[in-house]
Amino acid sequence: MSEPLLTVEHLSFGFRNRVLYHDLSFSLAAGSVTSLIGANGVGKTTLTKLIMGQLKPTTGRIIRSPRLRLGYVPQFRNIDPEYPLSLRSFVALNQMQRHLPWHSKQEKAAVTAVLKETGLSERADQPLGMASGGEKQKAYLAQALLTRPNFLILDEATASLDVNTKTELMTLVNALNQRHGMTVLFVTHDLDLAKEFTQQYLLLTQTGYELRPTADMNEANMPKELRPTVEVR
Ligand SMILES: Nc1ncnc2c1ncn2[C@@H]1O[C@H](COP(=O)(O)OP(=O)(O)OP(=O)(O)O)[C@@H](O)[C@H]1O
Repeated sequence: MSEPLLTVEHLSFGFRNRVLYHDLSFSLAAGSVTSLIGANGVGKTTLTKLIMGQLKPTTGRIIRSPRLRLGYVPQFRNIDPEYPLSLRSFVALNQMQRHLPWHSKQEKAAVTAVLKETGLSERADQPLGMASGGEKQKAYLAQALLTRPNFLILDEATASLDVNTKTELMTLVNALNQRHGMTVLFVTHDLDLAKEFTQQYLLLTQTGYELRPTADMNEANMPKELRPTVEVR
């Protein structure tokens, strides 16, 4: 296994009198693809905030490799059909450290490259508001890629997309992993997606955690609300 990009050591964290994790330790190797699963409210988003440095551990520590460059893709939110920016301009919003009020040639080339990488080139000049759900989510992904991350956090990025669109987005994420060795942490409630598109899963529960290969996942042992619904006839 290659060196870890991220190591969590004996992490404890909670809000007021509710402890979310106690003595959580794991590391994520460069190039690994991990799903972060657990019941509602167990602390998945909070863990991503700790990883991104937006929250500080109560005890323990989070060691970030000097090579770590984080990118974040938020949960899918629909965008107003009247939203005026094109996909290209929306993606370029992530070029925040500009010294000039216009985009340089290199900046424009970087936007064109991430649009191509995410399969959005042909739609680039259409208004984002008119794009499909999958295209909108790919635009968020392209925006995150613009900062040249080597570790992508997808926070329920496929929730509320239809099955084909979820699959398409995760296929794209896996291609980024294959092509660039992108490390991925995919927060999800969807065990099928976790099994199909991630190598290992980090399950958070109220009493502990486990990090295992998805090939060893036993759905019967998963928290009830994560198990696929079985239709009762
Ligand atoms: N800023 C905050 N102050 C106090 N409590 C918080 C804060 N942020 C989150 N919480 C609580 O911490 C717990 C974990 O929240 P978190 O959003 O990390 O869970 P989650 O596993 O991502 O849930 P979901 O699957 O529903 O998105 C929840 O009970 C939540 O209400």
